[in-house]
Parts: sequence; structure tokens; C-alpha cells
Amino acid sequence: MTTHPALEVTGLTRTYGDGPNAVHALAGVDLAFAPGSFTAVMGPSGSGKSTFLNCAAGLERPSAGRVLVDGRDVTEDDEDARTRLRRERLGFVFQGFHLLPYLTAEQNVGLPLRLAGRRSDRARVRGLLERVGLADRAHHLPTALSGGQQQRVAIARALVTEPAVLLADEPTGALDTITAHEVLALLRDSVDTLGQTVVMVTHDPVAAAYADTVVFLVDGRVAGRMDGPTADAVAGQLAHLDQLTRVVAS
Ligand SMILES: Nc1ncnc2c1ncn2[C@@H]1O[C@H](COP(=O)(O)OP(=O)(O)OP(=O)(O)O)[C@@H](O)[C@H]1O
Repeated sequence: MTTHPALEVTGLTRTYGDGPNAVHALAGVDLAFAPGSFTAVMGPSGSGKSTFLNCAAGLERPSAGRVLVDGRDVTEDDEDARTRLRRERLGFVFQGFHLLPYLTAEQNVGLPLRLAGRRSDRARVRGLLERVGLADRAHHLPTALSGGQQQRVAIARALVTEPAVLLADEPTGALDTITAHEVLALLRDSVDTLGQTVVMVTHDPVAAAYADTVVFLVDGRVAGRMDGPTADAVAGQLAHLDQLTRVVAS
């Protein structure tokens, strides 16, 4: 049996503008994310992290290079196919939660199934709410939930379609330390017990330490990689990369 990476990018390049004003947000990135792996993507401001996530999510078309989801090349997909890809094969968790305010927790979690034209599966939705510790909040609206609870609902929602990859953009950026730990532990648990693949952009070395691997971007290129990261080791590496960036810029 061949197993493809859950997500793979090859020669990923994204240039904004042209001529002397061109910005090379991504300058040829090769990365493969194995099924059931948890990877943190880090790097100084402007290093290309958001651009990478947007290209992986099919929100932006790369200038060159390929994006493969579950072994399928999605680079040339048209708009409809990209929308389907986002609904059916990718899960998203954002810093600002992005729950629909007029839907209950249960309805928010079930929404991706409805959007994908799949039968709403109440047992599955309930099971996920239980997994994230919110079975007793199923009928609450987001405004009646704390930030951490809203992010746990968002994680349940991201998992409901069993996506090839869960893409998380600063998922704990708006949370206090204890709540952030709960959310990161949940992401970790989805990898360990469901075999979920998670790719998370973060500025926080403590958050990155929950991952199996940290990938460092600098100036749109992969500048390093750390397996089995600790918060201290990641912070040290980031300080070093910041220094390098300043030296190159000066
Ligand atoms: N739409 C755009 N038009 C022009 N330049 C852009 C655009 N989007 C991003 N860039 C530039 O591309 C580079 C990479 O940006 P990106 O947002 O991917 O970095 P980042 O690592 O996510 O930064 P941050 O940590 O500050 O969010 C930056 O120099 C940025 O100014």
C-alpha cells in the first residue's frame, strides 16, 4: 500500500507584484506532511507563513510549484473544485474562532457536513462535542461560550468531515495560557487518537512544543526544522533566525 503525504508542497512559489517591486513571499518551498503528524510552522514576521497556509488551503494560487492534498494535485483546480476541497478535505481553525453567531455549538459543528451536501450525522456531531468536553453546551450560542470553549467548538467543527489536513492559524493567539493549553492538548489528542494531520502556524514556542516537528521559514524559504521541539529550543532558534533576518536586511 502506498501512503501519500496528507499534504505536500513542491517548489511552492508566490510572488506579489513584479519588476523591482516584486515581493517573493514564498521562494520555492518543499514540504511534506505525513498522515497523523503534527507540524508547527514558525518564522519571523513576513517570512511567508500566512501565504503558505493560504496556498495550502486553495485560497491563493501559487505563482509556481504544486500543492498536493492526499496525493492529488490540486494546483490547477478551478474555483468550484477549490471550494469543494476546502469543504471536504480540509479543516480550519483560526485565531478568531469564526463560529457562526446565530447557530448553536451543535449546529456549528454540523455545518461542514451540510455544506458538503452530506447527511447531518447527529451521533458524530455529539461524539465530537463530547471529545472536546462540551457535550453539555450543545445548545449554547457562541456568545454564551468562553473563548476557549468557542475554539473547542471550532476544533470539533474542523474535525467533523475527517479532513486530510487540519490547518490552524494562530489557534491560541486570543487565549490565556491555561485555555491555550486545553486547545493545544485537543489538537495533540486529535493526532494521537484519530490520526489527524495538523499543520499549525504559530508565533508561540510553547504552542510549537506540542507539535512533533517545527518548520522554520525565513524570507519565503525553509530555513530549518526541529523534531521533538521543546519551548526553550524553539525560542532559541527563533531568536537566532530573527538575528539572521536583521543581518540580511541591514
Ligand atoms: N497581497 C499581498 N500583496 C503584496 N505583498 C504581500 C501580500 N500578502 C503578503 N505579502 C508580503 O509577502 C510577505 C510574506 O507575508 P506573509 O503574510 O505570508 O508573512 P507571515 O510570515 O505570515 O507574517 P506575520 O507573522 O507578520 O503574519 C511579506 O513581505 C508581505 O508583506
